Amino acid sequence: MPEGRPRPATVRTVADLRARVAGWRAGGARVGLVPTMGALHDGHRALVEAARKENDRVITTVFVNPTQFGPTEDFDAYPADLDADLDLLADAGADLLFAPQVTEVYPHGFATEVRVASPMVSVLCGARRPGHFDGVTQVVAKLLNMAQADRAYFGEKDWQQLAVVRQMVRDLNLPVDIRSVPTVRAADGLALSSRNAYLDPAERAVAPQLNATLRAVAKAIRSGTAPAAATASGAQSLRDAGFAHVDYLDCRDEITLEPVDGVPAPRGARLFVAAHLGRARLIDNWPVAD
Ligand SMILES: Nc1ncnc2c1ncn2[C@@H]1O[C@H](COP(=O)(O)OP(=O)(O)OP(=O)(O)O)[C@@H](O)[C@H]1O
Ligand SMILES: CC(C)(CO)[C@@H](O)C(=O)[O-]
Ligand code: BAL
Repeated sequence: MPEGRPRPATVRTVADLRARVAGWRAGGARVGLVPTMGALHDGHRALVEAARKENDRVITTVFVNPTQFGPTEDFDAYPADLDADLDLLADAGADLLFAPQVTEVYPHGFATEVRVASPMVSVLCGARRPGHFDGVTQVVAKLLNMAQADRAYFGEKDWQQLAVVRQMVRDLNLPVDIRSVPTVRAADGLALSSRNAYLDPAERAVAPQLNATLRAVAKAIRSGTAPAAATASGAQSLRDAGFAHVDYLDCRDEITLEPVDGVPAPRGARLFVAAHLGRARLIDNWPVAD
């Protein structure tokens, strides 16, 4: 265990979470929330540290939300190590871990859906993972209501998720400020991700090609190649490098997530990729502009 800071307390129920937050608020504290699915890494650490800077108290949630996984996805195999998570959270300065059971979040009789009714949820990862963002908005709405934090922190690695969550919070007037944190990468450019644990050493050596390809495609677009041609060529490079399947490599508007094309690429153009390498499905995104 890291020296210096104690491990955060763990609460398992909404009642206990609310009691802690009420105590903090009574003392005038500002509260930051960092929702995660556990198996924490330095990307999560950056979210906790950002929350630490802007708030008096930080709550991290670890909950592998079943409703955002498809029937053939890795819900049952999702990496978990709560002990290591607590060490990282202590070191990063979190005050409280909320780690509820599935029945606490979805008790018997639970029947409410929370869905952003926009094409934003059915493109990119939404097209490959039908219903995924409905599960994300359902659980994020619940976590925000449970914790009643002032600010909630999300990573830019999951850019589409961030856009969808912002839309939901705006539409429902949820009283929370959504804060984004830049993607934390390994030295070779690979975005840190819990699912990187699925990569064997040979796959791990290929994985940085995902980010390298996005950078190369962005450069080609800046040099005058049309986005559609540059992304098609990038997808082929990924297949050549050993990615078994490229779900998408698209150039889209960074806010609306609508496709963009044309030379020069419009302002706010961003590249989005998801591709399979061994057992892992990796995602990344990158701005076209320098
Ligand atoms: N490399 C990273 N940099 C910044 N934020 C990140 C990074 N990886 C994950 N996050 C953010 O951490 C939060 C929790 O994500 P999650 O627990 O699903 O981790 P993950 O590593 O993205 O897992 P997975 O491998 O399942 O995608 C999300 O807001 C996510 O965007
Ligand atoms: C936001 C989130 C914790 C909701 O389950 C999850 O989608 C994630 O970890 O990015
Ligand atoms: N980090 C996004 C959560 C998921 O893949 O389900």
